[in-house]
Amino acid sequence: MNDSTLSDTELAAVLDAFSEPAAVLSADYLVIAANQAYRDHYLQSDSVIGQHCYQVSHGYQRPCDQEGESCPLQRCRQTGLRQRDLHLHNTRHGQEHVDVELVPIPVGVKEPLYFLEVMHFVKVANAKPEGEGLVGSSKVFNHMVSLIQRAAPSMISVLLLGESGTGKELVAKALHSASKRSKQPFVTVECSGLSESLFESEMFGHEKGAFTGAINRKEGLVTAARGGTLFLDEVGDIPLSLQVKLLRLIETGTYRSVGGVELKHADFRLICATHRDLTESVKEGRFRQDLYYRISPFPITLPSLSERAEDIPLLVEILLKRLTDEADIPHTEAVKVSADAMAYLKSYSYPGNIRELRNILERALLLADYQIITPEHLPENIRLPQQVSTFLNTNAGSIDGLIPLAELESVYLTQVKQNTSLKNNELASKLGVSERTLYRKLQGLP
Ligand SMILES: Nc1ncnc2c1ncn2[C@@H]1O[C@H](COP(=O)(O)OP(=O)(O)OP(=O)(O)O)[C@@H](O)[C@H]1O
Repeated sequence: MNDSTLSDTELAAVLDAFSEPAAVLSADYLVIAANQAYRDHYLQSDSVIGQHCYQVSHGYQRPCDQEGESCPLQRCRQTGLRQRDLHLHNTRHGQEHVDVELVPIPVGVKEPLYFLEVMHFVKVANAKPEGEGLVGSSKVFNHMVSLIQRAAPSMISVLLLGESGTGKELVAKALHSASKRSKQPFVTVECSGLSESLFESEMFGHEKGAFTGAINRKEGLVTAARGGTLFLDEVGDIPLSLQVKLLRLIETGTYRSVGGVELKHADFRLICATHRDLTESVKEGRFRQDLYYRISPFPITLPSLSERAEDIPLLVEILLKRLTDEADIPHTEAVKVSADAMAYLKSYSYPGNIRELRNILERALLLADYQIITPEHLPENIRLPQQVSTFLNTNAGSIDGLIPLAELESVYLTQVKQNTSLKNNELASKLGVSERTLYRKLQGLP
């Protein structure tokens, strides 16, 4: 080694300048040097040197891209530019979300020989059933977390899109807590159902005597959010007449309280959320296009729970923990879910998403006296899909071939009639038809 070359120990000492795990990798994925944080974080301890990075962080035998993940090192090698990717790593603390940053050495040269790898800890999400915030580990969830990580530190306005109950408010809070404004206020404005006068006085505040009933001066939510984040929930529900007022606030960054003359300067980071398709609302003339462009420079679509069904067991565990903590019931052991109850929970489609799962578990906890949740503690409608699939498999053969609906109905009704002791009026009500309709259908049975 000549004088101008760093020894491995010196290289490790340089890497120790990073507080987060950092390593130097070769183009063929070998760890050449690593700082103490890297050695402490992963399972291999001192033996990380000379191992493949994918082995150390994932336990894989092949590079990440061959395991269905996107590999920042590969892209870094091709482009010669810095790359980032969100991965789920196996660490001493279990599975963790890590924002992996790869920098080619030197920068800007294609096919570089070495790379600096820095692991940024992701605080906004958890892959274990712990903590207060977002929990999940599915691919679609991780993709959403990577977008949160990118947007959070900047001032860009974020538009959260997703069905009701998918966690938009929780994501808005995560964006705020990972931003430079995290120590400042996070203020939510519930936009649906706000009348014109209420919107203005809620948002901008009012002066004493500004209108009948304004006995005192009141500060608005825009003022309350000063220095922090303003979260407009259900922004798609704001009537057109109020959209122009919101647009003016965003465009000029100024506002006046109701009855006031002084022009005030707003200072907030804007996050909006809606369950509506705003592009459709724009086409239909129900949402202003100029406002849409103002609020949507960084859209994040939240996956529905059925798109991330593999997260259900993890979510069940964290929601049960949170619910039992909230209920403050002394219990010696964690509540358990029987295997058959979990099978029902995993196969249901959840139109109300995580909120519906939470409600189902809250009810089940009470019925199970905070002990073991079994199928009888779950609502009937969530047990239906499995009954239907069992029924299809046992009565109608393979579902690969299409079954005429009339035939399906007739087989179903025959079986129901044979197995129920309900009177016709009760059965009709359970099946959601009138007694006359049920009678007619039963007459037609073979
Ligand atoms: N990833 C997650 N991990 C744990 N809990 C979650 C997650 N996402 C959502 N929740 C929980 O699900 C419930 C619904 O979430 P939230 O209120 O944020 O949904 P939303 O999309 O804002 O709903 P709406 O559109 O109806 O206002 C809350 O109890 C929230 O804590």
